Amino acid sequence: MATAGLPEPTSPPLDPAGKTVMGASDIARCLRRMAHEILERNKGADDLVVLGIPSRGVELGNRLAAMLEQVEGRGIPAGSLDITMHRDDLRHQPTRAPMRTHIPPPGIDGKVVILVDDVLYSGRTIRAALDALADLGRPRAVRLAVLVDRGHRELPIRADHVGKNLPTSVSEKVQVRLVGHDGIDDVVNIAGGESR
Ligand SMILES: O=P(O)(O)OC[C@H]1O[C@H](OP(=O)(O)OP(=O)(O)O)[C@H](O)[C@@H]1O
Ligand SMILES: O=c1cc[nH]c(=O)[nH]1
Repeated sequence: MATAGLPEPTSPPLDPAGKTVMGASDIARCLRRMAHEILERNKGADDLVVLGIPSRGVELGNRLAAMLEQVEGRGIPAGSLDITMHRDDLRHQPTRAPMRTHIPPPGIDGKVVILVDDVLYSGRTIRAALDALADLGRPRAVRLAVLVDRGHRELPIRADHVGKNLPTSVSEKVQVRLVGHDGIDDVVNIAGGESR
């Protein structure tokens, strides 16, 4: 069931100054561990719904759901949650195109929603995701799984499941690339990316 539609592939430009901090096997290992953590915390897969945040969170969410399925031997609903209209910088960047929200058949009421994203930084994307979710139903619980937590939170938000804690400076940028979007799985830390 882990088959939420992926958005159109978009490949960020390669930055030769980037330092590779995770490779494909690291990413796979982190996702596998996170899947086990989620199952342990949830005492199994009952009521789990995995929702990835576009764009790369959707591919990661689908992979995580596939790993949950492998371990549990049953289908795990997976989908995507677009946050565009809930961003707090819409007034500054009004031209962002909305992406796909796909809530799988059981819906989210009473479920344990696992939000999935590639990078956690200021926390503003996740704040928007919680708003977007509230428009769609009332989960029993919402948990957050991110591949990379690079710190520098601006809001009181933390992840429940983290692939890798990556200390960074504000001037750096962490770029997650995934096969479905970029043709390669890795995480690159780019100096002087000025991400804020
Ligand atoms: O914690 P935050 O400060 O909100 O940063 C994290 C978000 O930034 C990136 O998304 P971006 O908005 O760059 O779009 P993308 O997913 O298309 O890369 C990343 O994919 C996270 O969703
Ligand atoms: O470094 C960053 C900051 C926000 N979002 C990213 O994807 N990377």
